[in-house]
Amino acid sequence: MWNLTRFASSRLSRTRRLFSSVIPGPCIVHKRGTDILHDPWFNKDTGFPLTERDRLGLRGLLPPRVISFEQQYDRFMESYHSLEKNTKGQPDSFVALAKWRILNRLHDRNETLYYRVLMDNIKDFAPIIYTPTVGLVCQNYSGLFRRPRGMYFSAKDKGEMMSMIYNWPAQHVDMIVLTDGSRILGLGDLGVQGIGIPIGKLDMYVAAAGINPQRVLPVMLDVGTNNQKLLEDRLYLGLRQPRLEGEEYLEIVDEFMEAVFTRWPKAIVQFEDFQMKWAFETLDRYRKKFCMFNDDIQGTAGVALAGLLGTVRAQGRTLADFPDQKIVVVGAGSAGLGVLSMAVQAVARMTGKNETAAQNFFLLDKDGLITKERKNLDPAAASFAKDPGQIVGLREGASLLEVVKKVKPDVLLGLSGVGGVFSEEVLKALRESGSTRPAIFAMSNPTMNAECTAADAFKHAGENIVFASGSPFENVNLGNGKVGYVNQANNMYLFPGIGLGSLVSGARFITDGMLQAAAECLASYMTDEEIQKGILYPSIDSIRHITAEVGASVLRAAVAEELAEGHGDVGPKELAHMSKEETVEYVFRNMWYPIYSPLVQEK
Ligand SMILES: NC(=O)C1=CN([C@@H]2O[C@H](COP(=O)(O)OP(=O)(O)OC[C@H]3O[C@@H](n4cnc5c(N)ncnc54)[C@H](O)[C@@H]3O)[C@@H](O)[C@H]2O)C=CC1
Ligand SMILES: CC(=O)C(=O)O
Ligand SMILES: [Mg+2]
Repeated sequence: MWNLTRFASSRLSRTRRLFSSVIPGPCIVHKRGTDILHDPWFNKDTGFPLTERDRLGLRGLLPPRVISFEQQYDRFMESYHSLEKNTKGQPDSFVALAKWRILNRLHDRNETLYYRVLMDNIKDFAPIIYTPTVGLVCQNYSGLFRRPRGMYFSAKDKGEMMSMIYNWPAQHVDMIVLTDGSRILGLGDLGVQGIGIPIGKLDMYVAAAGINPQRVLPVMLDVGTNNQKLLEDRLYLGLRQPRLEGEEYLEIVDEFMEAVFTRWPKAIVQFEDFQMKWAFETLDRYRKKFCMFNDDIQGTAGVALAGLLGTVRAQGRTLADFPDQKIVVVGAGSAGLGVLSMAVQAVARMTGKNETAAQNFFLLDKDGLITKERKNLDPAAASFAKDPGQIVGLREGASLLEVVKKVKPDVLLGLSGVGGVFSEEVLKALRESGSTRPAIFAMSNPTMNAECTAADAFKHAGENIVFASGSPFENVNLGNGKVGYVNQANNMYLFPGIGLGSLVSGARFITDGMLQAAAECLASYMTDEEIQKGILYPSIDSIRHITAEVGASVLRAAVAEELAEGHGDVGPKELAHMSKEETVEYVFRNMWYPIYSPLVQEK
């Protein structure tokens, strides 16, 4: 099943070696017969051995022949490939949803097989269960809904959450991804339909971080929606009311957080796709109280910083030159501001100067360049606002084209959520960049919201650029055997390791130091040879290995900050005595691997 020839890199072979020795331990079930067949956590379909069928009251409930896991896997992949063949020529969205449906049906039926298929084919399947298709799924969620997944807490549940949380069937929960649906990718307010995002993120947690799928919980906090179209849609499944605001809103989130940490004090909560005001406010409110982080602000920042440091290396410079890079950030939302704060912190550390750390960064939002003259300047953006006197020829609200022409940036980084804002003119203006190898990060999701396509970037800005996008694009054929390499600058490279490292260290909180360790680990993962080719991030095929390394870095940072309380029977002292290699092995050992375990019934 686990075919070595599929994997070229030695990093992957190492990952494989670590998992080849997995011997499935017994799994306790508290049910029998059809209840097991209908429970995707335990179901093995036709794969139940005869002895197990006898023990669990399954005899006669399945066709007599036992089919091996490998045969089941091959059968699924055959159906998937015939679906690909049969839908050729159909519109992209039709094909994408058909692929999502076939995977979702397997997810609903047999989680072990689903996650194995997902892990082994992550490069092909991540774009279906994650961005970009997950965006389409959220947009069509009410129509696609067949059975629930995760939990829904609504404004109508106020006062009930502490008891509701006990409705979740699992005894233990390690990882929760929570959204209020207010800013789903670049698609805006999708209300309750945003649940697709926590589901997709947690699928990545299982595939990349090996979090046991019985211990993950996707959550939708439905506080209403301001999306008029959804409010008028008779099939809409969420509350038909405008979003709660102010204290009323915060009371709901507070109640949810208290309920979660009362039942599962060691769980980790990832906030995802909250509109900016609540993203910052909730991060501030909870980060010193609970073990939580905001992926859009903090996960994205680390991935972008790793890419920015890679860009300096790709230009043939040393990391010490990072403070000299002129970087234009387009989008002053939760993601853009998160990236800028982390980049500024990095410059301040390198130069030892706080006051001048932001001088080479330029920030734009929908109203153009942000300067101190901006009316109603958002306090979160204030420290990045330019002093108009400082920048000759650039006024408040200058357009992106004007800024690019004047600043001649080394890097253009988009987190605006607006497809195509890196227009042909803007990209052509980047040819005048002071850099020998300018970089374009079109990080908005899903694909149609990317600031530019990969093909346009190489066509208009030149073949020597470095390119990264939030959703995947194919590499670009530049002719004469040359390839324009496309990187995927997506927080998927970090959030699984941040969550896993925090979990297995038993961290009390998630600090800036732990996040910085995660970013540095990703930045140093790539070899000079890869970087020279314009490859800034590892292949997603090695996501488990990257995640283990990132997780171990996060763990070591938690230990260094004396925040690690230990996990299971590994205490804080043992964690503190582990060597670097031992922390990586320890993180690997804690990863769940999809394999059928013998089921043992307990009444
Ligand atoms: N690649 C990745 O890992 C990640 C990508 N993202 C993407 O980033 C985008 C933004 O996310 P958030 O910051 O949370 O959203 P947000 O809504 O908080 O911020 C969007 C910002 O873009 C600005 N903007 C809108 N139109 C613009 C225009 N025409 N020109 C310049 N700026 C414009 C807005 O003024 C605002 O400052 C989304 O598409 C999201 O999918 C977010 C997190 C991670
Ligand atoms: C990737 C991600 O978290 C976003 O686009 O919001
Ligand atoms: Mg997000």
